[in-house]
Amino acid sequence: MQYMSTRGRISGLDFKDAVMMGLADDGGLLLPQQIPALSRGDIAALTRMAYPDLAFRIISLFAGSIPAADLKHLIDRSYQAFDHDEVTPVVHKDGIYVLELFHGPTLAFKDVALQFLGNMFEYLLKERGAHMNILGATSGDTGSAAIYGVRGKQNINIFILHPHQRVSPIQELQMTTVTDPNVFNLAIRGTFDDGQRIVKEIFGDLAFKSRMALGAINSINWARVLAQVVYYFYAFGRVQRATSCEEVYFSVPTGNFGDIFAGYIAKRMGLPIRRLILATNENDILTRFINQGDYSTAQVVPTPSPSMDIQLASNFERYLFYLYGQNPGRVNDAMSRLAATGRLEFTAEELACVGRDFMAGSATRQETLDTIRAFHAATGYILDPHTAVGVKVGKELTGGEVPLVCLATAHPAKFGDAVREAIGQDPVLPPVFRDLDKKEKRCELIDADTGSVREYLQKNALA
Ligand SMILES: N[C@@H](CCOP(=O)(O)O)C(=O)O
Repeated sequence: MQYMSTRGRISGLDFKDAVMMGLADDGGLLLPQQIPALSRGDIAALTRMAYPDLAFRIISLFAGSIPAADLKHLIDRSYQAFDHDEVTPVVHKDGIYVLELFHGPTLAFKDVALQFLGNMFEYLLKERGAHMNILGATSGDTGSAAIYGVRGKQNINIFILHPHQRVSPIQELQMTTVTDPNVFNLAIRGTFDDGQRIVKEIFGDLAFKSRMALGAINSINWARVLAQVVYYFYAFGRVQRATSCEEVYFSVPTGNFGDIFAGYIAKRMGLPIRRLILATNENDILTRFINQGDYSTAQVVPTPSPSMDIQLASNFERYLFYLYGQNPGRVNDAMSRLAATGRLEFTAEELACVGRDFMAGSATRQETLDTIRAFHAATGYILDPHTAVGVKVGKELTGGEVPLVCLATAHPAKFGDAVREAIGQDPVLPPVFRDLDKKEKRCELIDADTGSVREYLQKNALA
């Protein structure tokens, strides 16, 4: 399997080089040159497997340059860090299937890919006798999952930018209380979009990227998306076993378009997904795109689901590549237009194509809290606010024709304030969160400016 960039000036990379490159050196995002197509029989066999075996089979299709025994070992190690035998169990509540993705060390879906990517980086660096400085941006969950994926590892330093006071208190503590010497937290005076822009600008200076040996943990790194493809297959198998269904809907709370893009790859591989339901909070640029063809940026609004307080979703470029018939020239034009005008427009024909794969809707703050309340009253189960956005939109857009699987992207205890406001009680705090506020913290507050981050990296990077 070889990898190419959405912008067309990088191609023929193997999996290892694609993982190490992160953001493509031409400013685009890396994608496999072909997506393997699976038959119904292949899918039936795969979806009967235990999670680590399924992960090995799916990831092997894209990572042929890693010897099978090594890949298997990396995957098995990654999922041993989860507190549930099934890794991503599916529970049936109130007529929907909840795919619980929060059984990893930081209690969010990001662990599924970042435990794997942390181990993969360690493996590749050892093989190359090299070191790496990871630079990433987070709106709340990626940061701690990435930190837990590499804390204490040899030859890796990690630098994470989070928007100051725009993540939940627990999310902030999960990052800033990790005081291993290789972990650096930077709170930026700005939004997640500022952080993501800074990361991309720094990666765009190729001489600096190479001199500093920069690595990416955001979903700009293909390995992140790939590891997330697996749980769509897993959930389909579990729901099919329970219902004998032919197809399912997946409802995906969406910010940076990485998780839902993994579902899109699963669909392109042949997984029978009737539609992917994209669910946004009040930061609804992606919903406006799908429903009205209006992809125009607005101010970021703080919401009870802060991990989705994003305007410019980086993986959207990967989707555009397919929407534009795999034509890098059109992607380049669109990205230049977007940078210049802050908007993109789409033809009726393109929107009809979008509609064959996606449906979309959004939830206001009040609707999110009402959904947590109603679901709790009906089932006793507490949804986190991001999952609640997906449940609200999924239920609104489907009518029981085929099972609805809602991705539960985080544990509710990460968002205690929203849960308390919705149901008048605190979610039970898992042991890993207890006394987090009493631990030593380490974090620098800096301006949301590329120069300041570069300077910080220069002083603290591994050389
Ligand atoms: N919602 C994310 C934002 C970063 O997205 P990523 O998938 O590109 O890492 C977060 O929680 O940080």
